[in-house]
This record gives sequence, C-alpha cells and structure tokens, in this order.
Amino acid sequence: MSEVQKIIIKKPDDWHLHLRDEEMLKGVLPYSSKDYARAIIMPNLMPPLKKLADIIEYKKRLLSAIPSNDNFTPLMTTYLSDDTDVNDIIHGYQNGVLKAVKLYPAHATTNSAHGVSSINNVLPVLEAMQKQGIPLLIHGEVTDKAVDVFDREAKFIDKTLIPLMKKLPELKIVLEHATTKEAAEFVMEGPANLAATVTPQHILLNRNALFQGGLKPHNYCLPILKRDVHRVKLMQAVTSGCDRFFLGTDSAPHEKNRKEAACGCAGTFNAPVALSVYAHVFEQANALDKLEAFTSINGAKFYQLPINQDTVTLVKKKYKVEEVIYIPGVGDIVPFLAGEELNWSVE
Ligand SMILES: NC(=O)N[C@@H](CC(=O)O)C(=O)O
Ligand SMILES: [Zn+2]
Ligand SMILES: [Zn+2]
Repeated sequence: MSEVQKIIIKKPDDWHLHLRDEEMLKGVLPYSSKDYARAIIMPNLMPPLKKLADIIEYKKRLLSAIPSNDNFTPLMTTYLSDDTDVNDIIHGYQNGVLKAVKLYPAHATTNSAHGVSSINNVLPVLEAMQKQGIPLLIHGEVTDKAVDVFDREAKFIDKTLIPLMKKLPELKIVLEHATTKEAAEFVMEGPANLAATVTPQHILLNRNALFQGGLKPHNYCLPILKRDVHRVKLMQAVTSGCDRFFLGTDSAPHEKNRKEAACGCAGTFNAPVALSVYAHVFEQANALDKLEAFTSINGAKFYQLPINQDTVTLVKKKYKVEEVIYIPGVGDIVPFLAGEELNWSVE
C-alpha cells in the first residue's frame, strides 16, 4: 500500500485549552484559532474564573483576540471551588455561557490553589450538575504528597473517581489529559457518560523525554509523562474505535524564564504543533483512518454539539518547529518540540 500523503478531516476542536489573559492571550490564541473551530477554555487564571460575570468578561477578551479571518468559538468553563454558587452554574449553563465545570483538586497543578479540598464539599453542586447534564471536567490526580508523582492519576481513579461515579452514576465526566494505562482502561471499560481527553505529548513521549541528555523543562507538564507502557496503552485506546476519547491539547503556555528555572512551571505550549503530532502518532500506529473521529467528531458528540462542516488538510510535508516564539508584552515562549522536524503540516 502506498503511503498516505494527504488527509482531509473535519475541522478539529480542542477540548482542553489554556489561553491565559491579556498580552499572552493575544499572542497564543491565533495558534489555536488557525487549526481549531472550537475549544474548551480552562478557567485557571489568576485569580481563577469562578463567577459568571467574570467569565462573560473573559469571553469578550477572547473574542476580541481572534484574528479577523479565523472562525473560532471559545466554550467557557468555570472553576469549581468549595464555595461555588450552584445557582450561578445552573444559570450560566441554561443561558449558554457555560459548557462545563472544571475540578482541580487543591494544589494539584498550575493555579489550582483555590481548587476543591474534598469532593464532599461540592457534592450538592455535582448533584445539581448531574440533574442538568452539565459535564464535570477533572484534573485527575491525588494531591497527597506521600503518593509518588507518577502514581497520582491511578490513585485518583481508585480513591476519588470510582467513589464519585458510584454516588453520581449519571454525572457526565471528562477525565482530562489521561496519562496512564489505568486511565485508558478505566475509560474504555466505562459507561457512556465517562470520557477522556488525550494530549499530543502523552501519546508521543514517555518519561525519558524529561531527562534525555539533561533536564528538559519544556517537556514538564502535569500529569507528568509516564513510562512507555502507559503511552502505548493510551495509543491503543485512542485508536480502538472507542468514541469517548477525544483531542484535548492541554496547550499551556508559560514564559521561557518561568520554565527554565530552579522551580519551573508545569505546562507545555503545544498549540502550534499539536495537530501535526497527532497525525504523526496516528500514522505510526497505522491508524490514520481513526484520526478524524478523535480530532473532530467524538468530542462534539460527547458535548452534544454539531460536528464542524469546515475541513482542514494535513499534508506529509516536513517542517521545522520554531525555536522560540516572541510574544510582545510577555517575552519568549518555547513551543513543544522546539527546533525539531515534524512530518505533517497543516495546509
Ligand atoms: N498541564 C499543565 O502542566 N499545566 C496547566 C494546568 C493543567 O492542565 O493541569 C497550566 O495551566 O499550566
Ligand atoms: Zn490539569
Ligand atoms: Zn490543562
């Protein structure tokens, strides 16, 4: 069989994206609006987006940062905390402003200090969400310092997710940025109301990439990269035909100096390369025929949104990733796979 040189797919959506605010937002948003029709926007700003009024204002700033030739719809989320007002959420969902609610266990990741300290504190909110059909998006890692950082996702499934699903079996849940075989298997075998997003880095790399030839801060994100067995299992899951896995880049820009530091930030700015990387790994897995479902169909179905009519064309044409991207008012950002050659280009 001759090698595929070109694929045309329905325009993808990014179901997990950090766009930040102000100058950073203006600098990074065009990398997403170029390749994606819609994105679920994460609410972990400083301070976090908890009030409907603030989310409406933030959405306006997002809309005004979209280049005039791009068609891009930000889908807004709110940051769940111990003091969340359930009426605000229901109101926001019913009038179409909110698409989902994000749960960060307190201190699990970047800007999560105001997250939920115990699921029990938010159970009434989650019950109301179950009733309304509002999706709960989860950063699924336990925060117990005694738990090895590589085990925190698997532990979260046992200690928090399974009990939660027993209490609220109808709650729509997305396990964000799944990174382990435990997560892949749990979602694959799970019910129709449980899904997962998968990032490009977690299906391209294993944890060796953190240490290859020296410490590599630009491959540091949370949940942290895992052993290769996990990457392989995730790859099998996303190409298995299970329609509850979908694209979520978790593109999370941080300024270069804050990554290359004694205490470096977690997060990978992968928006400029994500589609190319997904195409590459699906090709490696002989599963290019499954790419479109993952990038452009499964997520829309889960969120009960229409499938995009526009298309994007991916061509097998090598290009070199920029070493650094300068963002006025912010400084340099090092994109994921900076300086490396990729095989697929977005036309
Ligand atoms: N993934 C990351 O490593 N970082 C994200 C937060 C998150 O998604 O957990 C960020 O906001 O920088
Ligand atoms: Zn996260
Ligand atoms: Zn994220």
